[in-house]
Amino acid sequence: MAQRLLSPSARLAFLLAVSLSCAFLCYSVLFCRGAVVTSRASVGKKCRQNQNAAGKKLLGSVDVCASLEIRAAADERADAGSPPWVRNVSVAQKYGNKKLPNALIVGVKKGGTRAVLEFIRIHPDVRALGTEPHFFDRNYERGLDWYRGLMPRTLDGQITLEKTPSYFVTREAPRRIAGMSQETKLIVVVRNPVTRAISDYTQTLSKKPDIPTFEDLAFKNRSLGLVDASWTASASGLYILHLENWLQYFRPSQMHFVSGERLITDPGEMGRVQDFLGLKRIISEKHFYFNRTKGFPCLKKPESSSQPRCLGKSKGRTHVQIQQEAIEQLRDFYRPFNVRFYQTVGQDFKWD
Ligand SMILES: Nc1ncnc2c1ncn2[C@@H]1O[C@H](COP(=O)(O)OS(=O)(=O)O)[C@@H](OP(=O)(O)O)[C@H]1O
Repeated sequence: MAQRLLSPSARLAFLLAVSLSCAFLCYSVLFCRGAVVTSRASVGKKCRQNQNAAGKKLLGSVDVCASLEIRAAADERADAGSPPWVRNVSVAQKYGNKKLPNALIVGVKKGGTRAVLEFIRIHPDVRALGTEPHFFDRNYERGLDWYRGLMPRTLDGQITLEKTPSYFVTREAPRRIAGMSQETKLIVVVRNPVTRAISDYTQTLSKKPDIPTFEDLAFKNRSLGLVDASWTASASGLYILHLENWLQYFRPSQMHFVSGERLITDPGEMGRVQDFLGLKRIISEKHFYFNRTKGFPCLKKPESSSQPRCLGKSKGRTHVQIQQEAIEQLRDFYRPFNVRFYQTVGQDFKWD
């Protein structure tokens, strides 16, 4: 009919117009999709760079990075036909409320805090902020509404969690946290203070290669074995002194101590963390495998992902070699503080 009505040249023009429209449509679909993928990937890259550069402490990026991370996780899960509890998480991302944290991993730096956070957040009733907000030490002036705004959304029955390891040694942190809620649950991952100090130093050295040697920083007088307790890396390991500050504001039953050493050899340590948080024990040995190359437990490949999950390269660095004599001197220095710490928390961490 159209053939009969149109002249040959009009038919040609009609066909040309149809082909051009199709080509334009295909191009738009492909180009727009590409742009979304590219921009999300580049923001993700920026977040990772910022986190590496500033030790996860670049606060301007917290909102973007945290939400990006949550969104990426949600997308990944949605793509994979997730189990029901994971679908609840996605629902929470859209419909839940942002709440102030019920629980905090407050320390200690280099204790194994990232591992505890990454392990506990696979629990369906836990929603955790992936970055360190440093609210109770560096950003307190921004106010609780700002802090709440950083949190992931939760549904009823889910708990909100964040970790900032420097809280444990921050004088004002316990008072400020108690001011938010006296019912806040506090998790402290502790590790042999000597190994912790070496780990801390190794991390600093990786960023500032020109700093003095560990021995120069750790001792006021090496031959007398006089430790410089004013050096942050030494002072952070005096756990009992920091704990006494926390116990002025919180009951001992509100604090749970995770052994950083046991966490590596026995991820069953996570069972006690779940009990403390009042969660059903869902995370168990079954969720982990021991990665011999890394020397650490890693999360098994989740059904929704193509990769098993080990922590990044900044966890499990090879430590700088420290003279054995210096190590012994440091052990002697910490021993009486460790003993008082064991007595106060009612647990022997066996660091001697
Ligand atoms: N599963 C697993 N994978 C990797 N690393 C693990 C794990 N469990 C505990 N650890 C130990 O965690 C140490 C880093 O502690 P943190 O995460 O608290 O460090 S930080 O304060 O957040 O920088 C890190 O310290 P270093 O070995 O000194 O790098 C690890 O020994």
